[in-house]
Amino acid sequence: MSNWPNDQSHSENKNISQEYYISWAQKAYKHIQEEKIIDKLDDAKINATETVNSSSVNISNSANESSTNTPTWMQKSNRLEALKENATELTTANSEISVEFDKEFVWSAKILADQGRKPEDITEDEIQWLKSLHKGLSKTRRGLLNQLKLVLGQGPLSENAILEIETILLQADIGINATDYIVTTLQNKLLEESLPSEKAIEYLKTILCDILNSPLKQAYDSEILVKKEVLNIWLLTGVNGAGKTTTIGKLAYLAQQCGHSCIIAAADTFRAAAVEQVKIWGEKTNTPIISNSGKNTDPAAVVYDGLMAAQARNVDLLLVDTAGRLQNKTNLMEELAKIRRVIDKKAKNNVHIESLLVIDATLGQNGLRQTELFSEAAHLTGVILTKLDGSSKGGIALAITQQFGLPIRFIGVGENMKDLKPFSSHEFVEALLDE
Ligand SMILES: Nc1nc2c(ncn2[C@@H]2O[C@H](COP(=O)(O)OP(=O)(O)OP(=O)(O)O)[C@@H](O)[C@H]2O)c(=O)[nH]1
Repeated sequence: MSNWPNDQSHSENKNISQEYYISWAQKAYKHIQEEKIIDKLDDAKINATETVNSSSVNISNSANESSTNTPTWMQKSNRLEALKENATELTTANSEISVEFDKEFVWSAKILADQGRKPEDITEDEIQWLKSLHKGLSKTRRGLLNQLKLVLGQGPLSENAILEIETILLQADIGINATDYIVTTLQNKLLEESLPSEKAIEYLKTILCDILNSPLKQAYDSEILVKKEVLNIWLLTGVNGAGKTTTIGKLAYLAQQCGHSCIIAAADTFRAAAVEQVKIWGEKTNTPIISNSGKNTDPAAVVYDGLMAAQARNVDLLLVDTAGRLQNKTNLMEELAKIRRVIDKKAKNNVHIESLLVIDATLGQNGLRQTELFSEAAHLTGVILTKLDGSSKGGIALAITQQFGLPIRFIGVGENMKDLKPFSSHEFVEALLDE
């Protein structure tokens, strides 16, 4: 069974020239283009063959009418070739790849090359994702990078420079704890050796990656996986409108792409439209939904039904959607704690539970308070950051990991099915501080 495509490894060689990356990107672009043509040709051939098969009776009849000299089998074959040719012409005309070869393509290629990938293994989806991530973090990046470049590269940080960097980092919602750590670590390095601005930014990247990876060195697995031979239960919680239901749909899509069987328990019984929303995602991704359409249904009961169904059908992954709740509404938080208890009680053997808080990245520091309160009720094991595409507060990822030691597991950069991927600190930091 394949797992999420999330390779954290990357090359440490910072001396590779830009020309190398451009040439690598060109090869990857050519490869994607060729793959697209091959795919379309295959589709066209299948269509052509199907059309011929389904219309063979007509072809035979018209052949008999039009020409008595030409054997029917030959006319059939000519017709097939004509259809194939026709399809090929159309294919060639429409085979341009939708992803543009531009600066962002080269940046995306660089990220993949640094992870030891080969241009002939790259897919359009991967490039599209990295471009979205780069674009999504542009607001946060704009605030950070230009100002940092002005302050760095002048030896050890003066008092003013420290203040300036602190302000820049806090504005990006990196949070007080992480900001303190970053400034202290950076200053220690600059006292040891004088770094030009570019090198100082490279060093800063390693500090940020260390923060983001720190939970993985302690209590958590290095990546979130659908574990084999157990029932994986992923409980998604969060405040209203954080993006839970959309994320459930995107996760079901990812599961399907990776060949994992999946069920969704639609336990958001509070918002009437939520179950319908989940059902639409279920249809899109071919994922069975367990729901209860009755009024005032106990969400814990839906979770119980979901668990029973998942165990009976022996599925790999049970995704649990829950209602949005404000962290200060005690009764709703108690309801969440009850859902968690049901999961813990009923799913003792052969299960792996992930409790994931969905946080809207546009809300910045508010995410910290949410993490604190949801931690208690849901026993969080990780965070999913959504809406990074519209946020200038992407630094919240660092604030959360530094303050709570929780790993960021997935990030969302748009409303579409493909706009969610496992979190990679390398990709995130490179996109955050790309010059
Ligand atoms: N731009 C953008 N929009 C997103 C993203 N994720 C979710 N959304 C949008 O955010 C809105 C709220 O998403 P939902 O999935 O309904 O949120 P929810 O947390 O289930 O909401 P409640 O059930 O009310 O708590 C929808 O319009 C989604 O399309 C994202 O990564 N980027």
